[in-house]
Amino acid sequence: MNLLTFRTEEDLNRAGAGLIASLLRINPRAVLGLATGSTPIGIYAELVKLYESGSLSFAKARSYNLDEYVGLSGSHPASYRCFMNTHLFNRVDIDPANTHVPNGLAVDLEQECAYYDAMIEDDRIDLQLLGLGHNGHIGFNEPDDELIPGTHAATLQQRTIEANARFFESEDDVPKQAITMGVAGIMKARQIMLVVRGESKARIAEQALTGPITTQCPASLLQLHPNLVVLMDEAAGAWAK
Ligand SMILES: N[C@@H]1[C@@H](O)[C@H](O)[C@@H](COP(=O)(O)O)O[C@@H]1O
Repeated sequence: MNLLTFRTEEDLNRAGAGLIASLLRINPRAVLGLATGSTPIGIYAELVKLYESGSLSFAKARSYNLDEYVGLSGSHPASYRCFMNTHLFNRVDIDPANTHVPNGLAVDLEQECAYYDAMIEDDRIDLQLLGLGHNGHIGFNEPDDELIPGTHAATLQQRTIEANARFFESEDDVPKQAITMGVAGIMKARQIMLVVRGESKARIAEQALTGPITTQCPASLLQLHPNLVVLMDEAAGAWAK
């Protein structure tokens, strides 16, 4: 595991975008695993800058997002499809047909999950970007006695609903379920970049990365990944010094 702590948000964003950009320059057809939430926004903004400067192209890249709320269409402002279009896809030259986000409106959720798993099985993810939930979740894999390996419809914990209410008009509007890649899908990525920001995540980051490996902290499984890089700001990574 490679633990990196950055003095400024700008340095962290540049490093995160730099890693993705280097991969795309070496392999323009790279498969990116992407994440939502407030954590990756600055990295996406840096990627857009690199694209606008002419030094980076996504024209041949493919992407798979970790998760999507059940019941939200891609045009709902709080959907993860809309988030990705707004922060990255509509601002770079990626082919929309090569961007994948689970379909939150799928009538048959099981079939949608199997379809998503078949795609990421065929199209192995080169670099998976991850944020960290306050309870140690990754994607929407919530702490539990058991974790589900494949893509599945997950029930969100109250703490996650509360944390994500800021993206909705009220807490009641937050969907109670989401389709998420499972922990096996995430662990299959060739490289994982976990990004953690802010003092409020310091304890869970330390627990996940130095504590016991347990399903009660899904991010702790990342300790088993052979190619994990963790980017933290000083507030989140004070313990790592
Ligand atoms: N499903 C997402 C996760 O993929 C994300 O990593 C997490 C942290 O969000 P934030 O980056 O806003 O703290 O929240 C959500 O629940």
